[in-house]
Amino acid sequence: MCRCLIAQCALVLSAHFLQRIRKAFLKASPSVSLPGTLENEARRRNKKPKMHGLGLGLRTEMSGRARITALNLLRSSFNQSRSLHSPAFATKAVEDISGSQPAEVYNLVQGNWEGSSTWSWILDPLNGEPFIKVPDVQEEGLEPFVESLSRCPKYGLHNPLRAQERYLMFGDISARAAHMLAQTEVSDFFTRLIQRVSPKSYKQAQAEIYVSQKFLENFSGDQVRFLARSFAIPGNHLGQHSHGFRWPYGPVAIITPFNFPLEIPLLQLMGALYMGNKPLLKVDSKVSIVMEHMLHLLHGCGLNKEDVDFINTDGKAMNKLLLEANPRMTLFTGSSRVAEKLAVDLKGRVKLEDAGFDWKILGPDVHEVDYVAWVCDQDAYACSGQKCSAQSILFMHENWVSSELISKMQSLAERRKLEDLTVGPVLTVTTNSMLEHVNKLLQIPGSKLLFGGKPLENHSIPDIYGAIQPTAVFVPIDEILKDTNFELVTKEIFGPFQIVTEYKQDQLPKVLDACESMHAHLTAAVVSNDPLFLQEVLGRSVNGTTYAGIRARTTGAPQNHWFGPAGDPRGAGIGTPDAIRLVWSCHREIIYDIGPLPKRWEIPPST
Ligand SMILES: NC(=O)c1ccc[n+]([C@@H]2O[C@H](COP(=O)([O-])OP(=O)(O)OC[C@H]3O[C@@H](n4cnc5c(N)ncnc54)[C@H](O)[C@@H]3O)[C@@H](O)[C@H]2O)c1
Repeated sequence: MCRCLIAQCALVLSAHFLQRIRKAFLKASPSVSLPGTLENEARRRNKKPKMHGLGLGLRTEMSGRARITALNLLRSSFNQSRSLHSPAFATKAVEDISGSQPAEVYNLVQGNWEGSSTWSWILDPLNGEPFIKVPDVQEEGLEPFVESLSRCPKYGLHNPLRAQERYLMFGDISARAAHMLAQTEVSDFFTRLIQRVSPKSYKQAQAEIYVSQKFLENFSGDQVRFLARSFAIPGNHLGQHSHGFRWPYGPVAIITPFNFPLEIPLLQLMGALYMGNKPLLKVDSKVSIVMEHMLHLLHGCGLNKEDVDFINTDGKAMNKLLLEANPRMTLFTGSSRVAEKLAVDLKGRVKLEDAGFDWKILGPDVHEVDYVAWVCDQDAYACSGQKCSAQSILFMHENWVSSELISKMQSLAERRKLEDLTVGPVLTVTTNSMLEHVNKLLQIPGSKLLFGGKPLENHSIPDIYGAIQPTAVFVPIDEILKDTNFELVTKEIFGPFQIVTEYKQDQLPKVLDACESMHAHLTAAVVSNDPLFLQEVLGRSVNGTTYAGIRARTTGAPQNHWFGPAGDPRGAGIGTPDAIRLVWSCHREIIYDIGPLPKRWEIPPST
C-alpha cells in the first residue's frame, strides 16, 4: 500500500519533471523537435521533414549540436518517467513503435548521446512503414568518432599492469547486467524488441537474451581478471623470469550484422571491454535500436559512458571511418564479401566471423528419425534460415532414403507460419532472388523441388525484403561436384532454404571432397553414433564448430562452447574465455632481468 503510494508520487513527480524539461527545451530552442515528435513538430508548423530516398528508406535533415545537451537531459528524464512501466532504460514501449509513433536511435560518442545531420528510416519488416529513425552519419560527420578512438592509447584503458581495478569493475557490471536480464520484464522487453526488428519466433528471440544473460553471469565477480591470467617462466639466472601477459589492442572496432541484434554485439563488446580495449561499435542500423537500449542498461549497471562509442552509419562511411581512425583491431561479423574487403583495407588487422555454408552429414545408422527430422527443420528454417550456422546442405546416407525423414521434414516445415514468426521476412535477400536461385538449381539434371519453393501469401512484408516458404531442393551428389554447378549449389542463401542430397556407402569420399572444396568452414553436424564413421568424417574436415552424434545440429551458439570458423588464421570466436582472449588480446612477454650481476663480472670478448 505504502509502496504503491510512493510509486504514484514518483510517477507524478517524474512526469512533472519531464514536462518542465520539455518546456525549457522548447523555449531554449523553439525550432527543434523532441525525440519521437519530429513529425508532430513539423505538422504543427505545416512543414514536412525533409526526406530523400536512401537504401532502405528515407533521410531527414535535423538541426545541429546545440540541441544535444538538452536532448541528453531529456532522454535521461524520459527514462526516469518510464521506469514504472517499462524497464528504466527503455526509451519507448515496444508495442508503441510503429509508423505512427516511430522510435529514434542515437549515436554515442565521447560520452554523449547525439543525433546526426542526416537520418535514415528503417522500414517495419512486417508492413513496410517507416518506424525507426536512425542517424546516418555521413563521411563529413566522422571526425568525433575518429577523435574519440584516437584518445585511447595502444596499451588500452586497462591492462595487467595498469588500472587493474577496471577488471573488477567489469566483473561487477556483468553481475548487475546479468541480474537485470534475468528479470522477466527486462527479458521480455528485449525479446519483443528483437522480434520487431529482426522478426523471429518469441522462443528464438528469447534465446538471445538467455545466452547473453548466462554469458554475463559467467564473467561476473573475479572472472574478468581471470581472463587476463598471465604466466611466468624461470629465467637463466638470478633475477630473470619471463612473464606472458594478455595485452589489449587499445582502440578497436566491432561491426555486426542484423540477424542477432543483441547476442553478437553484446558478447563481442563485453569481451573487448574486459580485456582493456576501447571499442567503437557499429551494428546494422536495421536492428541497432536493440543495442542502443542495451547500452542504456549497461550504463545503469556502471559502464562509463566514455568507454564505448556507438555509431549508426552505412557500410561505405564505416569503411572510411576505419581507414581514418585506424583501430588496432577490427572484429567483423557479416558476409564474406565485406570481410575480404576489410581484411585488405585494414592490412590484416582483423578477426572475421563471416559467411556460413553449413553442412550436415547423416551417417549409416538410422535411428531417432523424428528427432533428426525436427533438428533438421530447426537448423534449416528457424529464424527463417537467417543464422550463419543454418543448415545449408544435408548429405543423407542411402540408408536414410527409405526412412520417412524427408516427409517428416516437410510436415514440420509446413507447420511454420507468419503469425508466430516461425517463418517470416528475410532481410537481405528478396523473394525474387531466392526463387530465381531455386529455378537455376532446378535446371541441374536430376534435381527436384522437395517442398516449398513458393512465395509466402497474405502478408504485407515490403518488396525490399524476402518472403518464401521453407524450401528444400534435391541435387544429385555427382552433379554437385561438377565445376559448372559447385559454386551455384554452395552459394549461401540467407533465408529459409537448403539443398538435400544422398550418397551411397562408397561415395563418402565424394561427400568429404565437397566439404573440403567449400570456402566457409563455420559449423557442421555429423549425425551418427557410429564411432568409426565419426572418426572418418571428423578427421577429414575442418569446420570450427562441429556437432557429432545422433543429436548433432548445425545451429546453436550458446555461451558454453566456442563458436567460430576454423581453417583461417583470421577466424574469430565468440562466447567463451578462449574466444575472448584470442579475439580481444594479444600476447606480450615481459622478461624481468633485475640482477644482481655475478660477483667479479667482467666485460667478455665481443661476439
Ligand atoms: N560467422 C558468424 O558468426 C556470423 C554471424 C552472423 C552472420 N554472419 C554472416 O553475415 C551475413 C549476413 O549479414 P549481412 O548480409 O547483413 O552482412 P553484411 O556483410 O552486408 O553486413 C554486416 C555489417 O557490416 C557492415 N558493412 C557493410 N559493408 C561494410 C564496409 N565496407 N565496411 C564496414 N562495414 C560494413 C554492415 O552495415 C553491417 O553492419 C551472412 O553471410 C552470415 O553468414 C556470420
